[in-house]
Amino acid sequence: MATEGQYVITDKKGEKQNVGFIQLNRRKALNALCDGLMKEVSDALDAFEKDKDVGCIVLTGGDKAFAAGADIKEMKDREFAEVYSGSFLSNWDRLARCKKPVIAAVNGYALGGGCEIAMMCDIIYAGENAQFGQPEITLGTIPGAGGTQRLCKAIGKSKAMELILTADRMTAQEAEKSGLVSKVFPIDQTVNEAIKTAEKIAGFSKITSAMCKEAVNAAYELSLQEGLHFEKRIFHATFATADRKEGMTAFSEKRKPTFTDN
Ligand SMILES: CC(C)(O)CC(=O)SCCNC(=O)CCNC(=O)[C@H](O)C(C)(C)COP(=O)(O)OP(=O)(O)OC[C@H]1O[C@@H](n2cnc3c(N)ncnc32)[C@H](O)[C@@H]1OP(=O)(O)O
Repeated sequence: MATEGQYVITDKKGEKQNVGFIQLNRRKALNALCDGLMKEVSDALDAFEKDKDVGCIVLTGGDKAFAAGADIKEMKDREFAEVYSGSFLSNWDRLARCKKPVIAAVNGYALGGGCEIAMMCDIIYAGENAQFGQPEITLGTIPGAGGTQRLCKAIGKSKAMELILTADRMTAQEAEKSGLVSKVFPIDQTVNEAIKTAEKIAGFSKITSAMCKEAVNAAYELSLQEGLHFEKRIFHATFATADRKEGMTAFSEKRKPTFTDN
């Protein structure tokens, strides 16, 4: 059953209720990411990470906006000493630290912090009206929740630099072409398609999907040699799991595997 917070709706979806669903629900402000909203997202992630049924999480917004960025009105009077000593925005990293796979289903604006939280997710599905951008330069600031780093890694330096220095936006189609987004859908199908994919992922072993995620994410941090070494270690570690044994045994016995997440 859906639970409605002040800024976020959470639910469990899919036939087996194994998809954690988080919808940003601050429509009038185009889902501007105020402190309260980000705290609710963080709490929802904590709950879904603890929930043994949940194998994948979908994060979405509304049809007009996934999120139009950090809440500018809340941010405008903050001073250096406050943001520095309070590590302003550091709690946003909760999304990037989630061990379970997260799919962003993006319709409409994904600007500034909206684009940055989409990039913290593992897969981005976009609706045909999606627009991605980092317009912080128009406000006299820079992307501060990973935009300068993750956008570069996702689409390369030249395109990232162009978006960040001009505040231009990228369409869903351009975002797909450049690899930021994995698929584009008609607006009314984006969320359902994300849930379908999330159900598929949640049907596999949760321990194996966490290992896949950790190994792929290492590609962002490590040199090729270090990454290959890390991957091999994780691959070897799958031999310590019951689900690896079950997966290979089921294949040999020509039956479907029953994973126990062990
Ligand atoms: C995280 C960091 C460090 O990287 C920093 C950031 O994220 S900074 C924020 C970056 N985002 C932006 O600069 C986008 C700001 N918004 C817009 O440019 C426009 O709202 C729009 C192009 C997304 C949509 O335009 P339009 O359809 O004309 O709608 P509006 O009337 O402008 O907006 C409706 C309503 O939402 C409020 N709103 C929109 N975005 C924000 C925001 N980021 N923070 C706070 N409030 C926002 C807007 O003020 C309107 O509300 P009212 O003023 O009418 O009550």
